Amino acid sequence: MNLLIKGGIVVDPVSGTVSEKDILVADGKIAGSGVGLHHPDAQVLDVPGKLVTPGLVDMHVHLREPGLEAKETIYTGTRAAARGGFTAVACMPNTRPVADSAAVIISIVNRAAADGAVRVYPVGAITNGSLGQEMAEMGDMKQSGAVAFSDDGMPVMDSGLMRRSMQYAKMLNAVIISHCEDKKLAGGGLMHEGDVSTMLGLKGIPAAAEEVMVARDILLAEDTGCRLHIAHVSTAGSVRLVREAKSRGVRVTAEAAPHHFTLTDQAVIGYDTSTKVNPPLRTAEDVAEIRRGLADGTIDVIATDHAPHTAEEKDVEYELAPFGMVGLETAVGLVWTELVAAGVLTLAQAIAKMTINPAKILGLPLGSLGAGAAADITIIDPAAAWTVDPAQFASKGRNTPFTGRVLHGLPYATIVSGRLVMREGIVL
Ligand SMILES: NC(=O)N[C@@H](CC(=O)O)C(=O)O
Repeated sequence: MNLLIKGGIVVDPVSGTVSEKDILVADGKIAGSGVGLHHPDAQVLDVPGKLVTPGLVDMHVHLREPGLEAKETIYTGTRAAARGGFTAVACMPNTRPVADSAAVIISIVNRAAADGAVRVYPVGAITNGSLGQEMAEMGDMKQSGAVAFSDDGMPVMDSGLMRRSMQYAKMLNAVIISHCEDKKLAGGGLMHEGDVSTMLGLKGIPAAAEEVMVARDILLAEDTGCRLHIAHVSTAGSVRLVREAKSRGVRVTAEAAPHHFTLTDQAVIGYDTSTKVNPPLRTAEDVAEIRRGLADGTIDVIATDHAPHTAEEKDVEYELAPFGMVGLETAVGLVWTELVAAGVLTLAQAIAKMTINPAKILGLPLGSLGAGAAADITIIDPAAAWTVDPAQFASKGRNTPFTGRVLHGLPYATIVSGRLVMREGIVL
């Protein structure tokens, strides 16, 4: 099957160029691009005015399968990804059982092959059960398809164990993704520690709970030579630590989630439990520094930390609700509205942080529209204005604080390996 994508504005994050041209897809690969392409028997997709980008890659997603299928499944989570314009997702290991063995990694890979609408790349746990006690079989997991290692949500508090894990990961040329949180400093807090937490009477999580661990892990990455990726950076101090480490040549990269460059702790006023997220929503100064970090390249990646929970779990007092919000189906709208239209990032910069940059960090051959590359393509309507309505989500999770918000920029089509998997919001 051949596909001719005609008249779109092609964004090439590798060269940083944006230009109007056609793209021809044949046998699941990019066959070529240029102006005024023709092909006798290709299906034509006419997309004047729309953005044509490499398939978006979300390197931080919770698909919840195996074991937590009431929240999300690989079937529903990958359909949410397709609706959000993502052609590939990396899924975090905090499932039941935890993805800490080759057996679980293989079961996720197999389930994704059977049920997945988009590509799924499992992240393996650093420690058995993510309990921070002993190192998991990272080598076995890597051979079985794990693309990175993380104890996301359950940070490795034992610095000696983290150092040995980094030494081992370095031997495997694997990246460690660190959820930076000192659990003792976080102290069971529910939201950012500051004026708003004081006013609301909710226990706070200080910025230092994150920054102490960012600093520790940077020092350990420097010590071991391991590649380190800092997940969901939420504070100005973390951005500064990563910036300084990069300037010294430490092999560190970082990501930010849309909610952390969009919302502040003010969103918690009203006690909407969908604003309860880990790390928490911080202050306007933090948001400003994250935007600066995105603009100057300190933050390489935009990733959603899509964390679906059931309505029953979230429909409780703020204190009792689990941390997490969904993100796959609002990410493109938030990036376009808050970063590109707002002039924080150029279009090519924003797309690089959602394509080639995460692909490089995970070592995946994705993120480019070059001839011969897999035809993973995202088409975005930048002119569309739309209102966030969780009832429309393909995700089982409806826990978003963005309900009712008007966004600009809507994924129009998602193409995986040359196959249309989503068009105009409908997963095919
Ligand atoms: N990010 C979140 O708020 N929640 C994550 C776990 C975590 O990282 O704490 C989840 O799995 O629900």
